[in-house]
Amino acid sequence: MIKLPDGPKTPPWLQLLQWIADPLGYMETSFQRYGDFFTARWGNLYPKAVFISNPQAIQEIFTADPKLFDSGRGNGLGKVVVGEHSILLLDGSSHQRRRRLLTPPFHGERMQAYGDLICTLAKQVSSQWTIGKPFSVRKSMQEISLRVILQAVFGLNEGPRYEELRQLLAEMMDMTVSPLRASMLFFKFLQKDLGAWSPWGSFRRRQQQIDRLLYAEIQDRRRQNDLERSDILSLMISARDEQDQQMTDEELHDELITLLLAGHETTASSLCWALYWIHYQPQVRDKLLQELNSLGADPDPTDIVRLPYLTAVCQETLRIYPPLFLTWPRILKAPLKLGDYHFDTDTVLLPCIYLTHQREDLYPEPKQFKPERFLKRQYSPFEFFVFGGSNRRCVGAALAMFEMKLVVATIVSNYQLALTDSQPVKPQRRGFFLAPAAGFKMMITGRRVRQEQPSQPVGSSI
Ligand code: HEM
Repeated sequence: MIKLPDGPKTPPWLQLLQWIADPLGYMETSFQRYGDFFTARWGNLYPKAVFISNPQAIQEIFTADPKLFDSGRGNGLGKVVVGEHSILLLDGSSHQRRRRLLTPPFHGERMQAYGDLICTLAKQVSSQWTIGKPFSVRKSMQEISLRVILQAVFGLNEGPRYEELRQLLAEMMDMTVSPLRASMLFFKFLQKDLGAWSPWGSFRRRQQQIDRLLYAEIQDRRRQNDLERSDILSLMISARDEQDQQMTDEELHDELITLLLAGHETTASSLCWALYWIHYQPQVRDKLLQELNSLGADPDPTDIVRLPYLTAVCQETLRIYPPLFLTWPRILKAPLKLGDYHFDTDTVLLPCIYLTHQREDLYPEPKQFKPERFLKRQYSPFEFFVFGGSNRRCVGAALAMFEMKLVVATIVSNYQLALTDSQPVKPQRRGFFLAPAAGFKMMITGRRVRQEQPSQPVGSSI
């Protein structure tokens, strides 16, 4: 029986540098040479980690008993950003308990309640655009997604603390854009505070300022003890475990920063890409407008999110450049056989979202943006898994899809937009995430007046 798949032969430190500087190139070259399974060697980070882009194997991983894997200990790299008490770093029963606490506020009726707020925030931010004046798409989308997460989920109202937090979070993420700066997240020896002007020094200072604001908010909320509030922070403050213990300030802080970062960075990138593709391919924009107009003036958010073509545009956006290249690592706690391979305990398995979404056999012409593929075919959760799967599946998946559709619909139906450059926008690493290259700009060329049209189905809902 073959134990580990073959993989790149370059020295581990060079492989890790390639992964940091050119993650898509690293994955694509390895996939072409070694196929659905290959073993990456990244020195101390992961001496051996198996990339998997085979839907059958991914199905086996996602449907296996979750007790077979640890993910938290594989996410150790994130500790410097989100802290050791974050759900990302938990495993076993403490992870299960945290999920039980965090999942309900992101589902069902709670989500519907955010609909109007999301549309209002998208209108507020886009109203700052001036006709004919280029604007940074990243800045605007980041502003929307941060406002959504701060207001809708944390119940933070506008005010000095809210504004400062919004500014600092955006600045902190902007600091991880270039490969060089992203490297400080991967190499401990670069995590040296050499003063306010050094990369790590300025990153840490932002972090400390954010911490100060979050702890102040936690203290205020504890004092207020308002049992009527239903936002996540309030729920976490009032939650008690089996031993009747409340979450400590550190635990609350780590979870807040996790949700703030996980919840806004990914969604902001997805929104940027959606606007890019819709305007890069005018036929997509026209079809989308036709569908949006079929709802008439002032449609209800619950009707907007059900639109099939809009849904397909958002799915295709998330397929082609998923904000996360990989799911969390799955570290085996017992041996496992997958396909022709027999993996020992402690092997790190990496279900690869990007490579699976680029499979020619699932998505013909995978580099082409074609929303129609999602109308013609229903993909399984092992073929399209932008939000991961099983017990680690993204807690905010429903909110992210809901927000994406409403923001895109609000902007596209109110503004005529144009790309300022005809060159394709390239994806690049942004910290641990994949995002459109910085500096991507658009401008409004006019405002739209919503036209009522007779309802005309563009495709079937999936
Ligand atoms: C387009 C937007 C988003 C994408 C593509 C995305 C993707 C992912 C992925 C791939 C994972 C790992 C899943 C796995 O390993 O199986 C994850 C986990 C997670 N996401 Fe998201 N996410 C998005 C938005 C959000 C939002 C809006 C929130 C919350 C406000 C959020 C909170 C989380 C949390 C807390 C986890 C950790 C789950 C765990 O470890 O149990 N994400 N996300």
